[in-house]
Order: sequence, then C-alpha cells, then structure tokens
Amino acid sequence: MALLKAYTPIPVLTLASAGSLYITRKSDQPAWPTMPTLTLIIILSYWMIWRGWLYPTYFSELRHVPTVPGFPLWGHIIPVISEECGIPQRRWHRQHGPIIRYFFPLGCERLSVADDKGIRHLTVKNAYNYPKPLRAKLWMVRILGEGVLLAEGPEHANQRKTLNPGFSISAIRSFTPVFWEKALLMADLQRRELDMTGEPSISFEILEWLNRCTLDIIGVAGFGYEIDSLRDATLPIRRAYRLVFNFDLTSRILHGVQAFFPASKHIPAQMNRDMEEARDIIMTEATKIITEKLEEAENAANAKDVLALIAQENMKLKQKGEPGLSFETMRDQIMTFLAAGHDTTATGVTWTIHLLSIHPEMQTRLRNEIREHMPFLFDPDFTYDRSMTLTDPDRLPYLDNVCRESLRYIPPIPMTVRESVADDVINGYKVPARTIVYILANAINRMEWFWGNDANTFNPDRWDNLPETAVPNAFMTFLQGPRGCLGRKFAEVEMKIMLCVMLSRFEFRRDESTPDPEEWKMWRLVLRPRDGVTVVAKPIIYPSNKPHVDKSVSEGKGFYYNNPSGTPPNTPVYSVVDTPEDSPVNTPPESPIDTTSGTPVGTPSESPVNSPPEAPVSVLPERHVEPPVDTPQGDAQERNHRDFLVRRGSRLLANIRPAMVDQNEGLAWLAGRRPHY
Ligand code: HEM
Repeated sequence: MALLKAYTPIPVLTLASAGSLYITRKSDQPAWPTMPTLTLIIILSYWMIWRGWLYPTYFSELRHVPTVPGFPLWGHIIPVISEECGIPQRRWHRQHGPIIRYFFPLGCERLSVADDKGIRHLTVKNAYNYPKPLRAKLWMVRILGEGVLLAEGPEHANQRKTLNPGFSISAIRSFTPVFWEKALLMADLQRRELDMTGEPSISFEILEWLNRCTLDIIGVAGFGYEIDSLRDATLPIRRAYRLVFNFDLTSRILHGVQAFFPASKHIPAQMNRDMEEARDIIMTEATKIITEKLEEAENAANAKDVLALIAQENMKLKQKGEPGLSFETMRDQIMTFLAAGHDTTATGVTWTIHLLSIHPEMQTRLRNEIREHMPFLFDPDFTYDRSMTLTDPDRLPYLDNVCRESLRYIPPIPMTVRESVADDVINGYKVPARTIVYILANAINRMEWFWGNDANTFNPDRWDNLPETAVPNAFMTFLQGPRGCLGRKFAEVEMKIMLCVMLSRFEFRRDESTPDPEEWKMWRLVLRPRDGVTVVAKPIIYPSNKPHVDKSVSEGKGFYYNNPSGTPPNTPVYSVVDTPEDSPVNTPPESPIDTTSGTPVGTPSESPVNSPPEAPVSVLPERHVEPPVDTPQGDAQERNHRDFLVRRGSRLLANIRPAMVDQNEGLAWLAGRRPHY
C-alpha cells in the first residue's frame, strides 16, 4: 500500500517498467513500441484509477475527514484557481465544518483547518512538525532568500532568537521617527503632485506610493540605509518588486505551475526572465547594503536594527573562533526583510484606505479622532525632524479598531501552507506524514463560528464588543506561534502612523472610473488589488504657500513643510511627547496561558512582540500642557529636540504630554481589556 501511494514517480516508473518488461517477454512482442506503450498505460492507470479515485476514496487515512464533494481525479482545482485565494475554502468550511479535505488534480489531498484547537495545534503546540513544503520554499526562495522566513527547525529557532530584540517594543519605538518622517514625506510629495495639476483634487494609485514608502522605511529602520524610492520611483529595486507582482495571464499560469514543478523555472518564458531579473536586482541591493553598512553596524553599540543584530551575531561567532555567518546568509536575511517588511504593510494600508474610501462616515470619525489626539498634523506650519517624539498612535482606540478590522477583513497574506513531517493527530483525525495542510487567514478571519453572523461585514466597532468565541486564533492575519510574523508590532505601528498622516492630509473617496479593487484581488505572496487602488484625494489643509519638501529630508534631517528656503522655519512647533516606557499603555498585555504548553495562547513564547500593547478603550486619556520633563531614561531624543528649538529660536507653542494613565485607571483597563490579537 505504501508503495502504491508513493508520492515520488520513481517507484511507480520502476514498477511500471518492470511490469511492462514482464508482459512483453511473456507475450513475445517486440520491445519497441510495446514496452514504452505498456509502461505509459500502467502509469496512467495508476494515477487515474488508483491515485485519482480508489486510494483517496477508499484507502486514504484522511478519508474520514469531512470531504468536499467532487471527483478526486480532477479535484477542486477550478474554484481554487479561479476564485480569490481562500474564498472557496471559506464556503466549504461553512458547509462541512472546521476541518475539511479537498483535492487538487490526480487525487492530491489537501486539508484546511479553521478552528481554535486545530489552529493552535498546527501553529503553537506542534508547529515544527509542519514546515513549509519544499516546493513552496523553492518557489519563494528566489525572491525572499533563505532567511528566517524559510529556515526550519533548530536553524529557524536560532535565527529567530537572534532577530527578536530588533522587534521588541523599545526597538520599535526607536524606529517610529523613521515611520513619521517617511509618511510625512510621502504625503508632501503627493501634495506637490496635486499642486502641480492645479486641480482641487487628484486621483492617486496608492499601492505604489505606499510600497515606496514602506520600502524606504524598512531600508532605514532595518538596515540604516536610505533607499529613497519615494523620491525616485524608477529605482531598480522598485522595478524588481513590480516584476514579481506582474499579473498577466501567462505569469499567473507559470507561477501556479512552478509551485508544483520548480524545474519549470528554466522554461524560456518572459515571466522566468522577469523573475531572474528581479532576483538579480534584489540580490545586488542586498549585497550593496551589506557591503556599505556592515562595518558601521558592527560598531553601533546599541543599535537594534536587523543589520546590527546580524552584525553582532557575526562578531559573537568570530569571537568564539568560529568562521562567522557566510556572506550569503547575511545577504539572504536582508532579502527576506526587504520583501517581508514592505509589501505586506503597504498592501494592508492600501486596503484600509480603500475600505475607508467606501465608508466615508468611518473615515470622518477616524479623522476626528486623529485631529483630537494629534492636532499638530493638521497645522500647516507643522515641521518634523527625527529628534521629535510624537504621540503614540497606539493611544487612538478607533484607529486601533479600524486597523484590526481591515487586517481581519482583507488579510494581506491570505494563506500559509505546511506539510507534516511525521504522523500526527489533529482534532481526532489522523494526519499522516507528508500531508499538505492549509491555514487560510482569508477563510478563518471571516468564519461565523468565531465572529458571529456579521463576520462578512467590515465593522471596526466589533472590536469594542467581541463575542467570546472571537479567540486569538480567529485572527490569522499574522499567523501565531513560533512561526508567526516577527514584524507584527513593527507593521502595526507603521500602518497606524501612515494612516494618521494620510488621513490628516487628504480626504479619500473611491475613484468610480476604475474597477472595484475588491473584485480583482490577486494572490502572489500577498493578496493585492490587481490594478492597485485608485482613490480621489482632496487635501484637508491649504497652507498659504505650496508645500515644499526640503532635500534635507533624504539626509535624515527633517521634514519641512511650507518652507521653500530649506531651512527650518521659525514657526511654532508642536512637540507631542510620548508616554514613558513603564506606562501601562506600552506594556504588552499578557495572553491567556495555554495550560498544555505553558506558553501564552497564540503567542510565540520567545517573542514579546506578537502582543501589541493596547490603548485604554473606554476612557480617552486627558491631555494637558506641561513643560518638557526629563524622563528617567534620560530621554536624549527629547533633549535634542529642545536644543533644536532653542537653536532655531522657535517659540514652543505647546508641549503636549498626554496625561499618563494613572495607576488605577491603568489597572482597570488592563483587567477589563479585550482579547489580544
Ligand atoms: C501588515 C503587515 C504584515 C502581515 C500581514 C504579515 C504577515 C505575516 C505572516 C502571515 C507570516 C507567516 C508566513 C508563513 O510562515 O507562511 C509572516 C512572517 C514573517 N513576517 Fe510578517 N507580516 C507583515 C509585516 C511584516 C513586517 C513589517 C516585517 C518586518 C519588518 C515582517 C517580517 C516577517 C518575518 C521575518 C516573518 C518570518 C517569521 C518566521 O518564520 O519566523 N512582517 N508575516
């Protein structure tokens, strides 16, 4: 039986050849063409009758799993490839329950798991029994490199441990000035584009803008490296990612084929040439980053960016007398972060802007909240430089709700695929080794048994009043467990800051002359709108002069608005000071403990960052004006900022410190907080 269900064609081919040789000899027929013909007939019968019908129907160990009706020979490939990724499974789960079996052609069995217990088993309890299938890895490695995303087992655990400090709350706080600066630069450049048209509003394709913005952010925050694609959209690195996401029909077909037959990457097709070109460009950029920045990173004592962590790991190994990390390992890690760290967040923000553009009342409500907490963003004279510390975006409850809901409703990574290494049991069903299992965020995030009857509705307010069934594993956007997204908190803060800036600068409505992006969601690593998202953007503020982006922005010196001279203007500057490190707002709340594994449910035990801090939901913190104070941490940033103000002779208009949530209030919301996603 084991031989007959063998997955590799070699035993089948050997058996078929031996069989045909035997028949040829017995029947006294000439070897040619009898033997090859017979071999072919035996192989076809094996695949069509045994693998495509008898085995999955009557013999497979998975036959007891609720199965989607259909004939295994051709399986359910048509809905799977013709519909949006995850939609057919969403439907099948509704019909057949939380664990289902369906087929790819020739009786290839697939499982999809969509209940709390099953997901926890796959992602937390027995996560290392479910690595990514080799085929999927071979397909992704060309663009992502062999970094932490594709490493497995102890190698993965080790890499993750090395990289974890780069994604701690304090590290992310140190990156926020970069988020602000790049988001403000993007808005300023968009505004300049609008002003050049002389029209009162402009149609933007925002996915491309956001991709450039997030690419520049990961460049600086991850590697201390200015990519500056916001200023130059034609940079080869952006072209590389555009090539990867080419959605013409042949590319789509070939990408599909490659997921199963990696050797098809050698077919001389345009898509393969594009992928090779993209890979070359990305590798060249990653090589440039290492060459230019590694030495600097090695000497940056307290830096926590990805490159500094790689450099420190490298030095540690060398001090132990080991050869250190190979150049390829370091380069691949950079490739992983370049890809994983930019397209995902850009897609998430794009979908959020789209959803807000079709729900204007939510957009207005969110803008009002941003105005209330961050009035400086609406001040035409506001200027920014990296030494300023602005309001923590985690303090805006409705913003938090909108982001969570948008990421639930359209998860940028709609699915992940795994293959069991050893026999296992999920929810009482035996899962033999080499079974392909899917975790489909785009199905799970909308299951009624988690979210209630309105699971299919975009409703940010649900997060204020979640049903008890909405457990952490109901939200699979970032996955969970030791293979969950390492950059989750990074992405959440980045996303919020980009939204604050964009919504304070523009009012967005859908451009009705373009196709509905929700109807054309295409999946290639991320679930993106095929033609991007085009929105009509109308500016919120009209300063007396035209906005001006000073070249010093790209040199890391700051964002100067409305100031053609390029020198920081002598105008009021708001300094909105963040809460100190020890404030409950910045403390990651605990997750419920999984009694079996002893780890927080749905949270990788070694990663503090999968638990975003939550803002108080019921009581908005009061704000009052107070003079700048030195925090116990000796907030150098704040001191620099004060020096900056003195140097420029600027009048400090307001230094707003959001009222610290007092001890009791903090405890109250910690006790009554909502489940943590
Ligand atoms: C909204 C934005 C994002 C989403 C939805 C997202 C989602 C995910 C998901 C679903 C995975 C698991 C993939 C799999 O194993 O199949 C993942 C892994 C990962 N993500 Fe993210 N991600 C986002 C942003 C980021 C950012 C900004 C970074 C880095 C700065 C990042 C770094 C990573 C890394 C390194 C992994 C691999 C983790 C591991 O295998 O241990 N992600 N992400």
